[in-house]
Amino acid sequence: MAHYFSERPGTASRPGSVDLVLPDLHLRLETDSGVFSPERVDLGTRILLETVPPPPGEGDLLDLGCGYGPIALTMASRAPRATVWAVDVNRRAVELTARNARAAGLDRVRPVHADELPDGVTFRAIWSNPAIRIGKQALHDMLTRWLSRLAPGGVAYLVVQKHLGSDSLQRWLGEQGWQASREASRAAYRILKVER
Ligand SMILES: C[S@@+](CC[C@H](N)C(=O)[O-])C[C@H]1O[C@@H](n2cnc3c(N)ncnc32)[C@H](O)[C@@H]1O
Repeated sequence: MAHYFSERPGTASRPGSVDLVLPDLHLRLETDSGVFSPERVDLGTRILLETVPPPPGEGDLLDLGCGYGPIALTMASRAPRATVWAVDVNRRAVELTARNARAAGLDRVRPVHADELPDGVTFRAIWSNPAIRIGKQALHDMLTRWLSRLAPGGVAYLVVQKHLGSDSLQRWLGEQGWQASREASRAAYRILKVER
């Protein structure tokens, strides 16, 4: 079965667009079937982008699980000299992020498949609306893989719905040796802040 987290979504292409409207940014983004939330910017994503402090203005930043790119493009617009890596396992999503970054003139966004990011790059910030629906073990494996690439002093912000397990994820992160705190709580969403 094809999911939004399939490498190659089997569903026929059905192009569309959504508006990303934030206090500091207004972008029209191309979307398509077979990627996450193609009809509107996800509420959790919007809450993350309205809540977190600005990222470091330079260095390497990461949007983990970029979809069509709302988080990566916002990071790039708020961090004028940073390189923003946008990774996903879904190749249609990676391609949409590339197109959306080009259209917005944000050429510092680097969309890549999650297995193709160069070794040795570490991140001063990671922002993510992580794919909870891939299952607990896959989620834990994904977070272990990418949080270990936080640079010294780096911070990750994750948005997770309470009913999809934000509290147990926070506990699990603590058990793995991360400092995980609740940065904010809005509607049914929690923003977790993760540091070494
Ligand atoms: C909840 S969606 C968020 C998408 C986008 N950031 C947004 O806010 O609209 C999570 C994304 O993570 C991707 N994903 C799933 N497993 C992944 C993995 N192991 N590594 C990287 N990305 C993954 C999915 O394909 C999906 O695009």
